[in-house]
Amino acid sequence: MTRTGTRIHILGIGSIGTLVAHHLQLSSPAQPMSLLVRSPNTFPTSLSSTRGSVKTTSSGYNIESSISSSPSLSDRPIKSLLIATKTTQTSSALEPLIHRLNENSVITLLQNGMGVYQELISNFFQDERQRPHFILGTTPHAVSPSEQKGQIYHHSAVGDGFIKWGLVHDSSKNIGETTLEDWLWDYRSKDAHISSQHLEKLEIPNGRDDLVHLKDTMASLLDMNDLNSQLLPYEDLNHAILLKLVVNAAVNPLTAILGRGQITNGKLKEIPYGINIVDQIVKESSEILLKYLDLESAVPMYLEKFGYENLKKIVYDTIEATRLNTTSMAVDIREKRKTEIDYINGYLVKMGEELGFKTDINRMICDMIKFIEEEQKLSN
Ligand SMILES: CC(C)(CO)C(=O)C(=O)O
Repeated sequence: MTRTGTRIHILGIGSIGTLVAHHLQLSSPAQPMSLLVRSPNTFPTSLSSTRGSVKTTSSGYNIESSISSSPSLSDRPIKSLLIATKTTQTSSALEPLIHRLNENSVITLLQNGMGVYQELISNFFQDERQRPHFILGTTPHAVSPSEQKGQIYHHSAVGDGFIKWGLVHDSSKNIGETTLEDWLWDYRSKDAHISSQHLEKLEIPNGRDDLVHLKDTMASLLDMNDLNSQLLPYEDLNHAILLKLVVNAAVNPLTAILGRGQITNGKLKEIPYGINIVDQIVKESSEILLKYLDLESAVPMYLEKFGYENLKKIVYDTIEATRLNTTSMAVDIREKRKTEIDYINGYLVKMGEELGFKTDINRMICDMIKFIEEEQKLSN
């Protein structure tokens, strides 16, 4: 489907970034897209993904430099930027591009963990008049890199997995009294399914070019049917991100600590000592989140969702579905890289502390991962 030409730039062409770039290009071939990479000269001009026994390839990307020291770094404004970097690298990766972003731009974040949005606001966009639109996303699609740059393995079976997106509320961007969420849903019930065709029919109010970029970006994101891409009201999206946070808090650091990158997720269930620790992390995380949601005055249905038994089921099901995977954090430890612990268990600790709540288990998990990180740094 042809859009009005809002070019989407993608920053962070790791496994998830490659998956999304590839599917955006396959589902919207006329969509202009740029991949922002450190070494444009050696980056392939096509991407491919192998799902089951089927390999698909996409091409037609502009390959641009993402680093400030490069003479080929363009100065043209970026209308839409999708960020799929590691949480730990987001601020430094974004810095050379900041002068190309403004209040008409759209930034889409698709990452594990939480806290990057707040970090970017505080580092770069404190003035809300110059703040871009922000879309946040979450996905359980399991992807791993192949030995070849630009090629990935997509482990989620066809039909499995989803990507959920939501628009961060920003009252300075309202259309008169109307919030952008109301505009996007066109006054329908918030349970209504929003398709790209629906978005394309929305009228852009005079003087609001920023909404052209927002609408185009969302329509392209929603066209990725193979990834089961959905737009949710922000409150629902926030709950989906919190559920994923608990999965990552319970699974990722344990596989990293207990296996140092050598065990797959399934081992946590096969060996009962593993699941005992999983349970303790889930229990404490559930208590923190229930307290948080109570303060946010969420409806009882959601409170049930974050109860210990339901969270345990979600975590166990994810371990089962990804039993042959190695978590991203275990791989980081194996490769002696900095992990995303501050944005996962560290985020839960911060949340708990702000609520005056006990966070001993998540804090101990953070300390263990940080111990390994330090020890690896010293022995390097
Ligand atoms: C779902 C899970 C735990 C799959 O490994 C993951 O998100 C990760 O590795 O970061």
